[in-house]
Amino acid sequence: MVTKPNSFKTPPTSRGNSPSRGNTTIRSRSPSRSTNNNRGISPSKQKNSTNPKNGEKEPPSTRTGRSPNRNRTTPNAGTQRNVGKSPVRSRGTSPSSKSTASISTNGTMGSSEVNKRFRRPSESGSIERLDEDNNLRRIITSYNQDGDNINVVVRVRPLSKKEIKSVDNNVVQFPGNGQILITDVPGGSGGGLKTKLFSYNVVFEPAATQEDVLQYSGMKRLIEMAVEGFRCTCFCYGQTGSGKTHTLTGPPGLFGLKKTPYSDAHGLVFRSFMYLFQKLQEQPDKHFILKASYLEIYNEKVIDLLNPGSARKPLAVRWSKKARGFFVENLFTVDCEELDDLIAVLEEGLRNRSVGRHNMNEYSSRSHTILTVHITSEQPAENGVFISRTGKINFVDLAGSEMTKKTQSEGKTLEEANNINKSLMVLGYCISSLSDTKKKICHIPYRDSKLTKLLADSLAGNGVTLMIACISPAKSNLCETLNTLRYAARAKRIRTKPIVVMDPREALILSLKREVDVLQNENEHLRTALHVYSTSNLSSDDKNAGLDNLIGHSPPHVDLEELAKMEGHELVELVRIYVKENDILRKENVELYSSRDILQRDHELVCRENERLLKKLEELNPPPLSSGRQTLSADALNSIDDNSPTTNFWSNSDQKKSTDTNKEMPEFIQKRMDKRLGNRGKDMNMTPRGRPSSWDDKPNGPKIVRIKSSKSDDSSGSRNKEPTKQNSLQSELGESSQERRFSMAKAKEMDKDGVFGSAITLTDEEDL
Ligand SMILES: Nc1ncnc2c1ncn2[C@@H]1O[C@H](COP(=O)(O)OP(=O)(O)OP(=O)(O)O)[C@@H](O)[C@H]1O
Repeated sequence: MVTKPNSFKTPPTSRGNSPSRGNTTIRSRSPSRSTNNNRGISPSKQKNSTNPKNGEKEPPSTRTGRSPNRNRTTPNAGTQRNVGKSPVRSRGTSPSSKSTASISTNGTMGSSEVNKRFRRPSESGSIERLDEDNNLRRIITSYNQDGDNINVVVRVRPLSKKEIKSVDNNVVQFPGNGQILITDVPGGSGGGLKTKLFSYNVVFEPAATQEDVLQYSGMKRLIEMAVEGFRCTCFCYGQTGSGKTHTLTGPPGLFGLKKTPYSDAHGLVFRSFMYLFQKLQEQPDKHFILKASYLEIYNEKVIDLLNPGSARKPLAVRWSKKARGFFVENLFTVDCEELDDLIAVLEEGLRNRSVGRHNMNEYSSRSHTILTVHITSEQPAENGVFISRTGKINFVDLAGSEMTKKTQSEGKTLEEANNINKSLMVLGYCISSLSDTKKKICHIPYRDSKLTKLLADSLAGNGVTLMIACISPAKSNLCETLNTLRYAARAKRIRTKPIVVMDPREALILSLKREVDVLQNENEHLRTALHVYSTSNLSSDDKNAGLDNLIGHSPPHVDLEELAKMEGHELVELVRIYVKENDILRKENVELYSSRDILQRDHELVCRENERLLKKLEELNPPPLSSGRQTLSADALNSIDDNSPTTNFWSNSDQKKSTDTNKEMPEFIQKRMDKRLGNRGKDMNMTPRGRPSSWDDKPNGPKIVRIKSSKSDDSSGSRNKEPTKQNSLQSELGESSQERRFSMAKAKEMDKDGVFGSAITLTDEEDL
């Protein structure tokens, strides 16, 4: 019977199901590979090998042959077999060449988003399965807690034969919901024993299989994120003999035993590779480039497991300013086009790895190993540009902490143990410091060991991390088990800030796109603010309509700065508006000049007529006339009340007399004057701009100024000494004709009739 799991969707129906191959097309490995004396990936992959020192290609026969020699490149040559388009880091280049482009963009996922994606639904649950004896056994419990950043799972291995034999009691219990209860812990009340409860995201009980770990640890999601461009790390932590190597790569000798290529015993790395290729095949629109490297830290020295060399010359760990991270100088990277290539890398590394034996483990890892798969994806984007992202996944198999008394290490093994313990201690400090949420800023001792230098980014940088804490259930390992569980609990509190690692080109494109969007919005606002009619989206008719609408109005005011920001078609439109307005103004200017000429002529004629009439008057009506005939200024004239009886064309000291005199004017003169006045009254009904000319009838309207000749009786009179209204007008027309607008059309008409009245309608420009 299988109980229904709460949180896991598809529990395995039987124990030890084989790794799912999915849709991945996997070539079966050639048998010759596992027996390859050269220890390379395969004979067929000896092509393109290059000498790591000088970058020149080596013939296969001259290779020393310990490392997979496919696609190898030298640090300085920078040549790689071209699998893709983007430059790929070759051995010896700093990680900056690939990962400096860790630019946080809009596409960057925040921690909470990563948490959501990294975890399965946040529920508690368990999976139970029938064992060989038909007993129902629970294999996994889980409790996903919000806010965790490093996903921590615990795997408890079964008791070993040796432990069973020696009746080494089981001190680990599983209350469920991702909890582990440790019994028999010293320090209880009255010197007795107590229990300790720990809680994690997922707990794999001893019956859990290798496939269970892949399915439920979150490893699959980690791989998916690496494909998306995140830097991901899975590391196994725990005491010696707790099952780290077993979890990651399987039992010892798995690859060298000519077993079936796909075994139940295969560990997480092998299964992850298969899942990775499955994922890559699901995205045919993208072009992927895979590269792998494999190193070990042995006695604080970094050794390239893909090219250890006979002297196992250590590589330097350096700080990259550009990438703001540590990197291993001259580390080999191998192009991996197929799953087999990755598996070959794994095999090669395991072969070259330092393994020793001690009292607690026949095949004890004497070094920490880091197997890295770099995943570069290239996706075609707009305008023939490729968008590239580079994620990576690190598989870190730590050497186990050792109690040298228990392992009975001596000599070389003891030295190894000391180095292992020292680096693990630094790792412990780093985890403690990072998990201490009270201390906001504190020193993290990454530099104290090569291991922590290389794991710095995974622990607290921009990566996503899965920690698999491996423990033994035996009472004899109680102390180390408690230590491991404590570290695992601390690691759970560490916060990282995962980001997508992007190619600089992609970052540039994204930033330009953002800029264009911002500018487009800004221009739209400016256009609205400036009332500039955008014709970009209109038909030609609409454009004309838009232009006509604009021409009726004043052209928009545009600052130089704003002008610089305008687009071409807007500038053209603006120029058209100004040209049209300019034409209108020029025509008006010509009309104004011709009006001025007409008025000047009119004025002369009026003056002449006036003189003639005066002469006639003098002849008919000899003195006494006043000697100083009053000449009115424009102001004075304006102040004259039209209804006033004093309003007249004539200014005479004796007004009454003058009026009487008018009555006494000869009839022909009177007729002529009446005619002139009548014509004027008829013709001046409307101004050329359509305004009634009867402003003089309105109390607040502009006055009709009646201008009389300023000629005095004395020929040397005031005309030359004092500017008259007409002279003022002339100078006004000449000097500032553009500031005044006149009723030139009516003036022309008057001219046509041959009657030039002395009344001229003056209007201020603002009144037009
Ligand atoms: N889950 C498991 N199921 C069955 N056997 C296991 C399991 N975990 C570990 N073992 C066995 O226990 C032994 C020790 O495991 P392993 O070598 O993986 O430990 P380790 O933690 O890597 O030790 P070290 O740190 O010394 O390398 C191996 O023989 C391994 O096959």
